[in-house]
Amino acid sequence: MKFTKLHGLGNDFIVIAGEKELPAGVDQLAIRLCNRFFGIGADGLVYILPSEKADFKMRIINSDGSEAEQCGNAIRCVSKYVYDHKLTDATEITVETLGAGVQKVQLNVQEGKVATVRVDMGQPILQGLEVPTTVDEAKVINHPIEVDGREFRFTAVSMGNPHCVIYVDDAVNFDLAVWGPKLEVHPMFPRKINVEFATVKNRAFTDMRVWERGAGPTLACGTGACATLVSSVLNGLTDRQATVSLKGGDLFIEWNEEDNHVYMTGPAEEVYQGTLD
Ligand SMILES: N[C@@H](CCC[C@H](N)C(=O)O)C(=O)O
Repeated sequence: MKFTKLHGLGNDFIVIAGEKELPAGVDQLAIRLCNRFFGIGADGLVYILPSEKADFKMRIINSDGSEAEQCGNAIRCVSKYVYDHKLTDATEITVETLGAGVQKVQLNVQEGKVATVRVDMGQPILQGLEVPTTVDEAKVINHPIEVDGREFRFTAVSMGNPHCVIYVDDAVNFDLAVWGPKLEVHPMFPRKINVEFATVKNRAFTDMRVWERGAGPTLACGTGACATLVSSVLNGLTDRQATVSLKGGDLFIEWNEEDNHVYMTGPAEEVYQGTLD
């Protein structure tokens, strides 16, 4: 089996193309292959499959074997893969996702290879039960949540996958490993949650660190960056266009007022190709 390792700002994936559908036991395969000591090592296993609704279909399995509905960094990696490996010569493509529908992607090609990718990530879902959270409100903004006697306040946003954004004084040095896993499985989040800790530096720049559902602390999260921007607008903290700065680098995010869609722009890189017995 041939695979290619790609990453978006250090959020890394084992990408497999050429299959018609997900293989049986893909959850166990993801756990084995994503293991950084006994496998290839990655945050997720990504399949590029044929689609009846779009140019390509993407499925992403987290490193713990759970399937995610959507992944912003993976969709940029998939887009780079299909162009650089000549599965398409179009610079505008569509990619079907499990939980966020068909997404439109624009490829910025430099010297014959994709350098950056702009993705229409669709409309954010804000209704509390749909994110899902246990809070039955039209928008869940700055809502209290208690973990081990400490109170946080979160804003809930789904980009196809669920996120809670929490503002802290210093996201860069925040103790992610202590609070991230506890919030991920908090009973207020019936399908677990991706947790973003954010510090707004000014109206166009936010630091963010992420604890991902099913993958733990990753260097970047595309949907998490989108959720952070949406949350910051809802909380009146930033403008509708801002840079979200992650451990692995920066993403530029826009929440367009006219169509209510969120647009994400950032890089994708191929690291190597390999063969699995
Ligand atoms: N890293 C991703 C999100 C991957 C899925 C996530 N862990 C989940 O379970 O929802 C991104 O770049 O968006």
